[in-house]
Amino acid sequence: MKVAVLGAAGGIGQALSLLLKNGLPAGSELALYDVAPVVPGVAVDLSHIPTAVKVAGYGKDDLDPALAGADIVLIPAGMPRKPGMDRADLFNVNASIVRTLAEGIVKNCPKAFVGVITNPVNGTVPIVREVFKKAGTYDAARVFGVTTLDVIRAETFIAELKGLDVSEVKVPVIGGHSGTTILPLLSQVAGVEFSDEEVASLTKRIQNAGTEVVEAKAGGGSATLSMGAAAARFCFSLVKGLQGEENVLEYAYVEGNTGDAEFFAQPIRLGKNGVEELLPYGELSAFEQKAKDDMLATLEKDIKEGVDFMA
Ligand SMILES: NC(=O)c1ccc[n+]([C@@H]2O[C@H](COP(=O)([O-])OP(=O)(O)OC[C@H]3O[C@@H](n4cnc5c(N)ncnc54)[C@H](O)[C@@H]3O)[C@@H](O)[C@H]2O)c1
Ligand SMILES: O=C(O)C[C@H](O)C(=O)O
Repeated sequence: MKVAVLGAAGGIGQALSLLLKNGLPAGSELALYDVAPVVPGVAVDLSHIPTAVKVAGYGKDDLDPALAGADIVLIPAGMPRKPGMDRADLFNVNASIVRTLAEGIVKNCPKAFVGVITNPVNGTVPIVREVFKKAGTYDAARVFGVTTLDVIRAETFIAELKGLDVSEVKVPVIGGHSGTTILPLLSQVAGVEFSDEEVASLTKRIQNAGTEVVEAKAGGGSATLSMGAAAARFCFSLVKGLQGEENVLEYAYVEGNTGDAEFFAQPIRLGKNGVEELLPYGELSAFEQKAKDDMLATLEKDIKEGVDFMA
């Protein structure tokens, strides 16, 4: 199993690479690519951890060898937000980074599973699709926008509020990955009752959690550690699916079948081919139905921005 992390010297890249070094199956290879000159050092640093995962660092001009033969590619490369910015403000800088990296994937490992972390996820995932389509190698079952951070935040906040064991809390989060496009389905959390006020305030907190971190870091970036944990969780699920484990369920932003928007975060069953099955997100409460209807225009606009960038 070879996993490539593109943007591996960044805040997310380093946290994620550490977790992968410690958690990938024995015999795996971890390829760390970044344009920052520190990346070989990150790889040397990680290589001193005694696990059976081989780490190699690749600098700016070595995207091809970093990607050659990769089974999974995770992309946290690009600029993070500062206070006062929306994720959409990152599009101009990050769109071309994602395009270049996706072109490298198409050239070197077109069958890899691609997990896109770079914001704005609502628009960068369509860019990856368009790059694959241009090359004639697009497979919707292999391209994912990583929205796991929204899921783990929802689990954490609900467990805190209700005094629950967080490992027992499962929360569906659908839609996209910015502001109101993030839609937690609190009506589907098993065994928990919420008042209307709790639904309104928890939904808002989950939607604004990224901004909560951006403001707390006061200009020093956005979520990196929790995102590293989220991306590692998603990657380990991809690995389990690849290894033939059954019933591996996750939520991710995919070109799916909900009929809501071209790309939409929904439940998926992972397997050897990536998305083995697109699952329905089930019944929505009146609050959730309205929130979904209200956000679709924003999500569609975000998706169109990515598609138009490649036109
Ligand atoms: N999907 C999510 O839930 C989620 C969560 C948090 C952050 N993000 C996004 O992830 C991205 C990275 O965040 P961060 O905090 O790690 O930023 P960071 O600035 O710490 O790291 C980004 C890294 O990308 C590298 N990079 C830039 N251009 C590159 C290129 N062409 N090829 C390879 N590497 C390149 C930089 O050198 C840097 O090391 C941001 O866009 C951020 O908004 C997404
Ligand atoms: O909020 C951000 O800009 C980063 C990320 O998308 C997050 O949700 O933390």
